[in-house]
Amino acid sequence: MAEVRNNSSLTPCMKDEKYVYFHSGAEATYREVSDKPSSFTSIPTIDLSEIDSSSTEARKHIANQIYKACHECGFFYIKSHGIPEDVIKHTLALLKRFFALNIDTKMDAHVQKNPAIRGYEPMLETKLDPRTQGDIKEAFTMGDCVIEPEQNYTGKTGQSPPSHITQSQNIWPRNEPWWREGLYNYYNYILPLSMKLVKLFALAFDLPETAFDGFFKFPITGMRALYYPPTPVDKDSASVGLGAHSDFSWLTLVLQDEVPALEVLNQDGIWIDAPPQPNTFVCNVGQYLERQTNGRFPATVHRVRNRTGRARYSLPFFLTMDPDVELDVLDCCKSDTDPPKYEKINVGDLYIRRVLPARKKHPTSVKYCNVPQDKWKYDMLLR
Ligand SMILES: O=C(O)CCC(=O)C(=O)O
Ligand SMILES: [Fe+2]
Repeated sequence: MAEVRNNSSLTPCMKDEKYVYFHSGAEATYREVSDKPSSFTSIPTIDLSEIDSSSTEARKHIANQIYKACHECGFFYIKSHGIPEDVIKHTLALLKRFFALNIDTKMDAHVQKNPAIRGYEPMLETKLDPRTQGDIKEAFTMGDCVIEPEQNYTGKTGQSPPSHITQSQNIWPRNEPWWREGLYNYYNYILPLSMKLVKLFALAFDLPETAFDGFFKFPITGMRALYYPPTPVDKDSASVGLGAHSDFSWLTLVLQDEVPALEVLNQDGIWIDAPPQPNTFVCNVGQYLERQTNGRFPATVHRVRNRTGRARYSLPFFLTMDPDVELDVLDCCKSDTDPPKYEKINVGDLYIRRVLPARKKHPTSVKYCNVPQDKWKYDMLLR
């Protein structure tokens, strides 16, 4: 395993390639980069055509492949997942149309206007790697919301939305209804697919397939449309679309267009390409699943560098658990010889502790900057 260090032993100005910086939450982290023979050298592909099979054996066969991929790599592609090709095509076309809008229209839904840190982020708004000028991308994020009718809170939970939530957690540009409509069309395909995967993950641990369903009654989600403009091909290596990071989710499903740019860091510190494969999604383990499995499934570090000279679009969907879940290491992932590495933690509280420190200038962060982090509550993101 490559060495991992925190920022007390290295400084962000280290610019050689011996250590890679990655963003995993509040604290900057580095790990060694080597050119030794590596662990995984490509990302496995898992065929989901039997996902709805009535044969437990067929489903277990997929679950076993998921276990192996998550344990060894933390990343895998899924194919034959059931989301129609034309939905994928239309969604990618939608992203192009949105990012081509004029800047004022997009800024109408600027992330700083929204307490839940959703909405539009212009170029260089984030900087996951402090040694860079910032992330060379534009983004638009939406996610779970109990009161937007497209998400059918009452149908899913059998309850009315909590009365203290009176405004949407999302922000949408005015006069562009097709954007909301198009994103929701995709959202209502990708969320159910991710929930089918939740069942396979339970099966992967030889648990009943419904074992995790109670954690995902109305889960925290994030869907992030991304546009990475072409960057000069000869630009120095510090220029990134998205700096190295591990995902702050339970599971992520990424729709990418045909332009290769995603790179995944293997256990030996070597960057492995995750090139586009038509009609697949790239799935990766996030920090919540890493905690739940006691590190057996690593939240693998990855980054985006668009050196193709072409524009790239992608749409990650981040699935986390319900904010009120008390997340503990699975019994089957701990033993006397492998004691829990993580303490039990409230999902929503951990979420806000990861989200706010990455957005120091956002009005919600400014508002609560004098409140100690251990007093931060998920509800601070709601209104
Ligand atoms: O654009 C991509 O392919 C991946 C984006 C990503 O890693 C993220 O948003 O967390
Ligand atoms: Fe990511």
